[in-house]
Amino acid sequence: MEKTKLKIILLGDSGVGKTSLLKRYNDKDFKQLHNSTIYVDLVTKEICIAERQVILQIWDTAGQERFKSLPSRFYRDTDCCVLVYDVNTLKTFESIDNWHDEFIKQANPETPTKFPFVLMGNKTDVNNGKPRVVAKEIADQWCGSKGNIVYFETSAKAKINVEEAFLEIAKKALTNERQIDDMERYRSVVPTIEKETPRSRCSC
Ligand SMILES: Nc1nc2c(ncn2[C@@H]2O[C@H](COP(=O)(O)OP(=O)(O)OP(=O)(O)O)[C@@H](O)[C@H]2O)c(=O)[nH]1
Repeated sequence: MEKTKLKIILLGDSGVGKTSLLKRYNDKDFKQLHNSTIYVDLVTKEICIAERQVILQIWDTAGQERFKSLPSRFYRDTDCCVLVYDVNTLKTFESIDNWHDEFIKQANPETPTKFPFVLMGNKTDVNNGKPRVVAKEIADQWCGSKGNIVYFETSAKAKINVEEAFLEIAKKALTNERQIDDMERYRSVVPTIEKETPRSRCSC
């Protein structure tokens, strides 16, 4: 059985928790310390989904303005774009439109209205006794206005909905699947991958 490579990109303002969500998903770990991502980081994870062995290449991007100048080719061939905001900070939700439009502009997908996005409202564990800054209904409304984008409310800290969200992200990405036979292209994205990727059976 051939492995399918899926390219996933996380976008969102600095500090919303992109790295923490990915760390929670990949390492089952959470750290309170905030070290801003510089340009991009890559995490690869092999999972079994819909009886397929897939390799998720998850690109964690920097939310800081000064690292925003990633070239268009970085966005190309993405299979799912994950937009992350902090449910306690309005500005991060207001930025989601820009991140969405920037992705469409840079990645230039064939059918932008059908491209798989997932929205994550993170830090739902934070409770200062005040009402939520961005209500779920507002986020749902935004998702509806963009062609029914799937929405998850998550907490990397309290481990809420992280596994579920990434499973859905993988499923969405699978709709844009490609087979790993373009080894040249694959190695250029994942330089550390071994020369021959074994074709393996799905063991799940
Ligand atoms: N309470 C709470 N804090 C979180 C959560 N997720 C992340 N944080 C904290 O928020 C801060 C920023 O998290 P990061 O994961 O570094 O944010 P980022 O979006 O990757 O930031 P950039 O790399 O600058 O783009 C850190 O102090 C995290 O510990 C969460 O679910 N709940």
